[in-house]
Amino acid sequence: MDNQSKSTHARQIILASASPRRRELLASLGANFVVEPSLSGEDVPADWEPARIVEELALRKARSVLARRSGAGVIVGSDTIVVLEGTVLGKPDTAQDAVRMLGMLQGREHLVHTGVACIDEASGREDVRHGSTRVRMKALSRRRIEDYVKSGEPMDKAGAYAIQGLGALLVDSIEGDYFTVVGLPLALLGEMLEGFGIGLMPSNP
Ligand SMILES: Cc1cn([C@H]2C[C@H](O)[C@@H](COP(=O)(O)OP(=O)(O)OP(=O)(O)O)O2)c(=O)[nH]c1=O
Repeated sequence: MDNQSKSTHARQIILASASPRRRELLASLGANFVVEPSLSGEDVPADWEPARIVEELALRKARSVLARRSGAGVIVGSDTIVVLEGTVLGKPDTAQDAVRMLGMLQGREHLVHTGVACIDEASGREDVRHGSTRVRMKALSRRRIEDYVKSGEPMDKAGAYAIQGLGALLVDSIEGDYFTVVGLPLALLGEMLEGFGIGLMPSNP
């Protein structure tokens, strides 16, 4: 879609993210937005529930951009983690780590949680929510996992796979919102933006 020109909402959205996926997803809605990557730490207490982790990290990302700006838009931050039976999997540190993560995930179900935070720059009002989607991965041989990791795709993805890429070949099924897995739950974000007076659906006269 030819996005940015079709946008009808006046207030600007600031996407607090360096993720090309998040940028593409937001662009697919025709939103009028700019990108400002965030600089925030990702350390959280080990006993936090997944939903709390992704909401907190999404909020930190949005707040870190708020601190550098003085505009009148709405800042959007987001964070994604994969959770397998209570174990949180972030992005792999090395190819070996990616092989380890995929070895854990193969043949089983896990949850992908994505937090979304919106902050109104003018008032400082915040809204933070999350989406969770269940993913079942196919049974994979060690060879198949190593071949996938060699593609390089897993390295900047939570849980070491990308459902929107070659990782689609590894997924058996999902239950819930696809965009939550890719890293930005679009319907949830749309609802939240409406709460800040930003409607993304073009309105006809
Ligand atoms: C499970 C899965 C994750 N991912 C990605 C989404 C996120 O970009 C990434 C998780 O890392 P995040 O820390 O959530 O985000 P990021 O560092 O990529 O970007 P930023 O903090 O600047 O917004 O994993 C996919 O692209 N596809 C998938 O199937």
